[in-house]
Amino acid sequence: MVKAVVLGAAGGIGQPLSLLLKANPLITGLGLFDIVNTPGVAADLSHISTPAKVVGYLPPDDGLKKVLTNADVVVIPAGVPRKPGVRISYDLFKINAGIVRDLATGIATAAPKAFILVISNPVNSTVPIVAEVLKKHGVFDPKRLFGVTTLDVVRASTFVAEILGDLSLSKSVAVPVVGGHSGVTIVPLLSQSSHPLPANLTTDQYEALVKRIQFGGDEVVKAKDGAGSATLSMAYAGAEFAAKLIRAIGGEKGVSAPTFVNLSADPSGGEALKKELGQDLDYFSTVVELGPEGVAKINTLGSLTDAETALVKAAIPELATNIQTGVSFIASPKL
Ligand SMILES: NC(=O)C1=CN([C@@H]2O[C@H](COP(=O)(O)OP(=O)(O)OC[C@H]3O[C@@H](n4cnc5c(N)ncnc54)[C@H](O)[C@@H]3O)[C@@H](O)[C@H]2O)C=CC1
Ligand SMILES: O=C([O-])CC(=O)C(=O)O
Repeated sequence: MVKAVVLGAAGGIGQPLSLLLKANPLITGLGLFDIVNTPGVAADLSHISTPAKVVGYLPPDDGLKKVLTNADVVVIPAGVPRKPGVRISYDLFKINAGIVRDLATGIATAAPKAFILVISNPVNSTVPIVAEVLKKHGVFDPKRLFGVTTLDVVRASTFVAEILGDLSLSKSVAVPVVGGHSGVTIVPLLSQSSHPLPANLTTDQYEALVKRIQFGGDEVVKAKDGAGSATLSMAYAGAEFAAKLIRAIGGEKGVSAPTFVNLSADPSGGEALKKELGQDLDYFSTVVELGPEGVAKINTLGSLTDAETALVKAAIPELATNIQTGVSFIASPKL
């Protein structure tokens, strides 16, 4: 029995994500919450012939508390998306930080043991916000909090398969994408791809591939031309990550995925990774082994090329600032 809850369920990501979760046979309950339209989305999904019983709530009458009651997995795609010219880490933060803080407060009181999957941008800051709220309520378990960076992994698989000239490979191509989730903080470790890049790939082609993975979001924002950012590919990625986690908490062994986590979730406190990074970061995205408690082990980066080492180095200052921005937002006495 797994109850999944989507906060922001009526949005561009929320609706297709809820559809994909409804299609997951391991999910037996699906709770939808948004400030608009959830009764309609829930009624629509409830006619699909899969096990999950669907309920939809709005804020009045304690809707957030009701939807979160008995939640096992809570996915958060609530918040505003980008338009052309808008920066993830600054412009979106101003609005989404407060939304995520309030939803995290609801989780801390109504579902303190739930696994929390944060999609709302900027992920590098919203994950620390959720952690700080949970800490304030004395219910923070770092093993249960995840920033969803799966879209970067999905893009890397697709773009590598394209370069290999065979899109049918994209489901099996696995590229660890580490760091964070915005621009230069996104670091694809292409040397560790399950399917090696063509030997004749030039440096220019390699650099263009790295850039495309780092700025894949821009490609979609530009093409949507004012109508928002990635929603369908994000819903796919979010559902993939949720499905992996649900399999792992159900006892399946050998499940792992890159995800943005608090390094204290690792049994060793993430010391080996911090040593590799040469920096005492509290959060980083890397391949995480998942288990019944959530994070079972946070993997180190392994062997990197010189180019990858440079990318990791370039990611750290922005990542550190983004993390601190999230932490400070909750620490601020003005709130
Ligand atoms: N982690 C990732 O890889 C990605 C993250 N995103 C982020 O996901 C977020 C959502 O994007 P979209 O679905 O395209 O936006 P959207 O505007 O289509 O949907 C957002 C939904 O959140 C709802 N919402 C706003 N305040 C709320 C609150 N307090 N409680 C509950 N629901 C609330 C809105 O009513 C709306 O239905 C954005 O921040 C976007 O940047 C987008 C793509 C990829
Ligand atoms: O770029 C954006 O605004 C949305 C996002 O996170 C992505 O597409 O990876």
